[in-house]
Amino acid sequence: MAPVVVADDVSERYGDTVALDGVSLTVEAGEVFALIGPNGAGKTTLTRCLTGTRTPDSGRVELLDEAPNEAAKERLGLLPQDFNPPDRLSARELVAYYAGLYDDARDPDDLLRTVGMDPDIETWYGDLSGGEQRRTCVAASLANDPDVLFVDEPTTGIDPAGRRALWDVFEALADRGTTVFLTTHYMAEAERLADRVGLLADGELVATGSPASLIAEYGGEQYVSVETEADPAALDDLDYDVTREGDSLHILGVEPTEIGDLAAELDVRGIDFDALAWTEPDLEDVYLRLADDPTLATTDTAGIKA
Ligand SMILES: Nc1ncnc2c1ncn2[C@@H]1O[C@H](COP(=O)(O)OP(=O)(O)OP(=O)(O)O)[C@@H](O)[C@H]1O
Repeated sequence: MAPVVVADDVSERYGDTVALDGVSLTVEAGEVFALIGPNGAGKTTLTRCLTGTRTPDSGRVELLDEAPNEAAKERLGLLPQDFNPPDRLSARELVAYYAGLYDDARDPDDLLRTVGMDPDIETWYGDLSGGEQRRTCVAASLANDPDVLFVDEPTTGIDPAGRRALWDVFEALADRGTTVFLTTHYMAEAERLADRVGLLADGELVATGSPASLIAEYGGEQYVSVETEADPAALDDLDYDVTREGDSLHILGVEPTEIGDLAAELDVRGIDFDALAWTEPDLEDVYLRLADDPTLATTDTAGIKA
């Protein structure tokens, strides 16, 4: 099956600023792809190129087998980062406006309920809270029940419960086969929603893979953190590497089943501690490592699904 989204060696600059530098990736039908990376890495620029809002300086971009500008609009949903709808419409009027652009649209009230908004509230869009505005915009982007949905930082400004509610919305879409391309600064969001994650740094896609594979490759070791004043040298003879991180010693590579023995060993050695916690690496660890030093990345940078 042909991929739904293709970027092949895409480069784009704004004046002297290189925003994208030879980015290649594909997204398959029904896949959820999350693009992560530091501020200014090029995420919005890539989203714009993939959706036809910008034409890249070089490289090939395809959306649903067409140049993005030619792709069937009724099959696409787009929530730009800087979406700025008219202020003096209620949420219902706004979503109804976007639904009215399509022959076959979802019910605006249902859409608003789906994103946790009461459709009967008559407050103007401009007077809604930032999180309510963003939820309304997510509802508007779903008006045509798109096959491919691009959402640029969809949950920014939304409270934790609301964010989780929107994750449920995106998960339900993915379960129905909607292809979702999302950018986010929330690693938990990418980890929960994405089949594959791509990390952009300085306009280059430095690593792609499933959250689990990226964590396994770049997340580092699981560790026990022990809040203590003890010197790492006091544990030199253990089978673990030990480092000091702020108030704590990090004892690397400890399996969950070994925690009890380790705590007992600290006791035997007379090492006082205020807290002990086991931590396994997550996508945030991957992000922090690779965004800090992209040269550590060794995976397939083409972003082509194996
Ligand atoms: N219209 C523009 N004119 C000039 N430079 C721009 C323009 N848009 C983006 N840039 C620059 O291009 C680079 C990539 O920006 P982009 O918005 O794509 O990054 P981003 O990864 O989406 O960032 P953020 O996480 O902050 O939203 C940045 O250095 C930015 O300053």
